[in-house]
Amino acid sequence: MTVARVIVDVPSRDTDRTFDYAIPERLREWVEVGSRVAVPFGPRKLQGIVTALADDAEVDRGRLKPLEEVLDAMPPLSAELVALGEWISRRWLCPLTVALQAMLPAALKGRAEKYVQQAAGAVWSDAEIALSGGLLLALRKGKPLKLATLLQQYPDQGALLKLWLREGRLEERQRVEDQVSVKTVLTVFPVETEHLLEAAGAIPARAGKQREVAAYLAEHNEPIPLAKLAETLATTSGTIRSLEDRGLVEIRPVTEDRDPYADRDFPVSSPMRLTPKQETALAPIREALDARVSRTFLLHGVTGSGKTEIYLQAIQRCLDSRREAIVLVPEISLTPQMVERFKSRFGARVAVLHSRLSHGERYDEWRKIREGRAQVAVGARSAIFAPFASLGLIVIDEEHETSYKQEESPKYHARDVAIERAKGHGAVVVLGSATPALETYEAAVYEGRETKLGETGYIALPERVANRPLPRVHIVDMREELKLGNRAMFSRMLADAIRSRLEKQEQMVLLLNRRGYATFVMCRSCGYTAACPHCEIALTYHRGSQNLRCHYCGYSETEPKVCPSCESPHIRFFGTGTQKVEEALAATFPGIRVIRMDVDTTTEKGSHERWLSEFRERRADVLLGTQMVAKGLDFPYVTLVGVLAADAALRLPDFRASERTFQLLTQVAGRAGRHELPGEVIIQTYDPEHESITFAQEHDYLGFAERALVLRNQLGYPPYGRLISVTFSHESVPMLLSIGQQFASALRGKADSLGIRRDFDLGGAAALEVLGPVASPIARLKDRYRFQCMVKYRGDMNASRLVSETLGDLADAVKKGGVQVSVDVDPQMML
Ligand SMILES: Nc1ncnc2c1ncn2[C@@H]1O[C@H](COP(=O)(O)OP(=O)(O)OP(=O)(O)O)[C@@H](O)[C@H]1O
Ligand SMILES: [Zn+2]
Ligand SMILES: [Zn+2]
Repeated sequence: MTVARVIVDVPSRDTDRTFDYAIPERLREWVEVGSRVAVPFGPRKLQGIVTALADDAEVDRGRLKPLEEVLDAMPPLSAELVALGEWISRRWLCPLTVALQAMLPAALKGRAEKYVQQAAGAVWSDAEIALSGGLLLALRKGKPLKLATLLQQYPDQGALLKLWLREGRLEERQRVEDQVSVKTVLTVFPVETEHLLEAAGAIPARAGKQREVAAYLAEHNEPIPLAKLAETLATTSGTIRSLEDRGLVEIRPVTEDRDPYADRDFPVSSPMRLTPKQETALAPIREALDARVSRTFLLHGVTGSGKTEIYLQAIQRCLDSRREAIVLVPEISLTPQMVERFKSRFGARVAVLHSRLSHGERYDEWRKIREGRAQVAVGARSAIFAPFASLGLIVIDEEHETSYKQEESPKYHARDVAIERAKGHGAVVVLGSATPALETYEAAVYEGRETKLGETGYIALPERVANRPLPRVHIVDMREELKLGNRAMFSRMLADAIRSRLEKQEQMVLLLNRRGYATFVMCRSCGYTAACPHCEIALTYHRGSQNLRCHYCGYSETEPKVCPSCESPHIRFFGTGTQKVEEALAATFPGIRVIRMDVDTTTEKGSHERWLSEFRERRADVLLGTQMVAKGLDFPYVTLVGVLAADAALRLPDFRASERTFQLLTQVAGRAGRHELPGEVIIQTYDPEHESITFAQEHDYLGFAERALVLRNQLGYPPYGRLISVTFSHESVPMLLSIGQQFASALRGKADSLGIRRDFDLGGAAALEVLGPVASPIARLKDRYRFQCMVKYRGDMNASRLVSETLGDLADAVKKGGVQVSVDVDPQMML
């Protein structure tokens, strides 16, 4: 192959195609699909990724420019990942380079020079040294040498270099200008150990310290870090370097993997004996693993039903067949207990990838995977791109979590990527949750129906391990409290419950759902909130114009002064922060020990872990926080969970608001009474009849899902219809309106010409509707106004392509006007 097709790393419409380059002779050995390369591009030098190799160029051969460099000895992406990137760019309408770059660890994105050096303890035969034509001699001086230089100076040794790199006798390093990547430790290697003692004797007496060091090395006869040796023998590195001059030792940098969990001991755990229910749940997963067929399962197990043990045993099965596994967890720093459980079971075979690691740490973990030293990757969303070669299993824990959707481009959803990736590997996907996303549930339960997820098997675990009961859930009507003159944050019931826990020295979790405040109007006397008559979503308050608006269709009404439902004047903004609650707790319950966990107290690295272990050691009575306290935590002494205002999330201008609220309440309720002590949950609300709340009270997911799906179907929302949101932003509103209207009418025209109907009301026929343009829920961001169009469609059509073509037709106008466009296919957050 003499031609490389390259996607350059410039994310624009014009460069979103491959460019051909000639592969110079000296690089033939090195260029593969997935290689990162440097190429000339006009007057510039750009980085790019090779997406295909060919013998023929698409343009005149003579005019092909040559590739300049291969940036890594081991291509960071495989052909499989490149193909996955192509799929992502089509599926979520983003430039291919954006999809490919998302798969690389950050450390590989800078302009980094690659270096090659000998691995610690590598040995070479004389024949190999001779064969290498000076290459090994150069490397044996110990210093890492630039890959690019080596390729230039030893053009005939390319194959050997590559072989030794893959064998691990040579190692690839990189120095990133502004960040350390691989950490190295200067290490002293004794040479000619048989003669070392003898040689030590020959060192002149005035260099007594050198003699001592040599004698020590002769005795221990193993590599030792320079600093440690100097410290042990109370000498200086200068003294040791003198031994190097005498040829008795070599001093070389040796990579040290920065294991972020290095200072932690994980007790070894062995597989538990599964309960019969767990056994039944694991069986179909095991069967699919053994058959090596790609299959997706929804593991729907209530909180505390032992899903994690099933994951662990499925992974074991996968590893036994010499394949690898990926485990996705929502936000890993929130779930340190999860990581512990995987580390305890699989030890060093686990690589952990998450956003709180430094670039260097992340790169080390990534290399463990790339080089086959780890077989299990545990991480947040982007761990779905872990560069494994033969995947057997992908587990997505808490699959309903919103963090699996990336909110910036590429706006992929890890669940969809997992299913696509698994197809290529014949791998099994297990989606686990106590409160599955309605889309997933619908796909799994109405079996046989092809959905966008493909066919999904349904596995239910409706009971907790050891028949521990689910906690009792009480609902407190805050309107009643107001009537009785209690204006405090805590209802009488919750206050009593807190007091009794303090007496019994048990612990509690208090959740304040803060998102969505400030933007909605609610009546504190009757719980009334305004919703759009067309879209069934909460209206959003706009301070400037003092009106209430729908962010889907643009409907608006003026702000009410008294409640339209009960005429109470107690209609007002609603809002309080965790800090205020903390103060109120201290004032109401003197001496109470509170740990507050929210974005303000957890920005520091490792702070989550610290707070949580403090709480586990019972050095606090209350864990108070936002959504983050709801997830995955398992504390034996928590017997009370309080939700201070269940309503807030219901008022987000999002058709998933009630689903999210139900999920949150069910999850947080699941934190109570997971062990011997029984648990109790108290939910405070102004809307006690709301289905999200009543079904959560009964722990009735199926009931909730059935009701919610009926509504979704009526309104054409997912999973029965699909959405694409297109957001335009600009400094000027008239410009936005004009572009937005052009887009909407052009898209409607396209749909009409294809005979696609526009109304959703009639049966299940294919339909496409364009709502808007209307101001986005976040109407202004960084001095730019934002307007959005919502494309809602149903049935068999390639709506993404219609949108992309329509935007293509408008490209000139958009560019000339300086309008920014962003497209979100299957959006998860409507903000
Ligand atoms: N087979 C078993 N025998 C005994 N104990 C078990 C078994 N399986 C799980 N457990 C225990 O039951 C508890 C709940 O299990 P686990 O945390 O796996 O549940 P889960 O379904 O993942 O919960 P959640 O969704 O709430 O995080 C844990 O303390 C776990 O150690
Ligand atoms: Zn009212
Ligand atoms: Zn509306």
